[in-house]
Amino acid sequence: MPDLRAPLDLLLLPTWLVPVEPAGVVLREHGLGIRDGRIALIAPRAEALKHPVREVRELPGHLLTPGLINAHGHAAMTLFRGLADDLPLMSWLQDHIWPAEAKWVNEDFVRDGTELAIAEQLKGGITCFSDMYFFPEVASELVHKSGIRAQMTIPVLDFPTPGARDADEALRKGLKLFDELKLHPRIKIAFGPHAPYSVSDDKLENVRMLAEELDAGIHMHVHETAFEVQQSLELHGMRPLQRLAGLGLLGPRFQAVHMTQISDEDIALLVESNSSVIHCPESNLKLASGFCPVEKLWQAGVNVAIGTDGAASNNNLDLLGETRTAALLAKAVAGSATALDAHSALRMATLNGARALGLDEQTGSLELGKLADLVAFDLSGLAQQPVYDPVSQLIYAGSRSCVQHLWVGGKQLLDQGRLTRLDEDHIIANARAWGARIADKHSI
Ligand SMILES: CSC[C@H]1O[C@@H](n2cnc3c(O)ncnc32)[C@H](O)[C@@H]1O
Ligand SMILES: [Zn+2]
Repeated sequence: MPDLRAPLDLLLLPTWLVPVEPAGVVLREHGLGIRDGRIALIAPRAEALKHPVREVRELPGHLLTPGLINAHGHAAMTLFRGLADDLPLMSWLQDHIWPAEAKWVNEDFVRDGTELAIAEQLKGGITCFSDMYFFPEVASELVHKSGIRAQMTIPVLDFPTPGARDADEALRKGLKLFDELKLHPRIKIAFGPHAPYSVSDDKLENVRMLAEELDAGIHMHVHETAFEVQQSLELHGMRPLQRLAGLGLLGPRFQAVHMTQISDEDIALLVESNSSVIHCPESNLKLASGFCPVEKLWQAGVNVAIGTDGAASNNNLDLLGETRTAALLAKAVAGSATALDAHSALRMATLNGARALGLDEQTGSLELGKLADLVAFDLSGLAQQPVYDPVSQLIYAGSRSCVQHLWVGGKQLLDQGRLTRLDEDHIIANARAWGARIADKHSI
């Protein structure tokens, strides 16, 4: 039992505090206290100041929220940012990205690309991300070093990939990583079968068995395009989600990324299995993949989280911008301006992300006992005036430049917009060197 009278390590005093749970609440002039990396106090300012505390941080004009959770991405693909633009998914993937990955992706690429992605995400208010890429053992080293939180997935595809000759080898290496990191305080391992069109039934059955045995998540691109659904009907006589349901993959641990094509039967499958959907609106828009009917899913009770996808299809890892796009697009798709209001959009970018990744008992909202994964946005700038509702200002008028401070498990990883553990100049130099090498050898 924590000693509730023991001194707090840090007391934050923002102008506004939005806990996300309970929904819609905005607390003015409240303090949030941190002890041993967890939220130990939320109280009106005057009351909070009565507690013994080692450090007090005044945050005038700031909004304190749970850290943003980027529930889908391919971190190291930052080094392919802008390599192949303005293409539809299958041509982008088969004619450009997969050949580039076969040529360039190795441990060094993943190390430098993941560090760039983590730095970009921390500077954008993201405290936790999900990664689906090759050499997850190397990417995990960067998660460890940087202090961020992550779900790292074991990539599973039917064909040889960088780092694994086949799916069996990828799974073997993944299980070793699972074992090595099972006690890591910030890394959670899940399975990442790439997509219904790139993983056969027998490999999906292996994934299901292992995920069940290890109580691990299953994270997969599903129903990204109409072409994917059509191809599955021709090859398997059923829609991809139906096929996955038949193989036993759906359930609370299942994370269906994209879901731009959704029938009423698909919604029923998602609801009855309690699966999550991860919405990546900007990648879907850029690749012209389709539109995920977020409001319809939300109304049906499906947990919808949000992701940027990789920087090669977005082309940034800006979850706040992605959340604005999601809110605007949800209204257009639903034909209703009331769809996905700003508070619901923030919930999607925080607590729903935590729930999708199976982390909602630990993070995603500002509640006593939860980990202190927090971000402070400075809303005192010109473009955010005047402030009627700080959440509206953040989602509709805010940007990454408002992100000032960020903590993961109570450790400050961003202070006045500066990274505390990563060397930004070094990361930029590495990325430029990769860019020069790739541009030189790659016929674009
Ligand atoms: C399993 S490793 C990741 C694999 O996925 C590719 N990828 C990146 N973005 C997408 C997307 O939107 N749909 C499908 N596949 C994608 C990435 O290039 C890797 O090969
Ligand atoms: Zn993706």
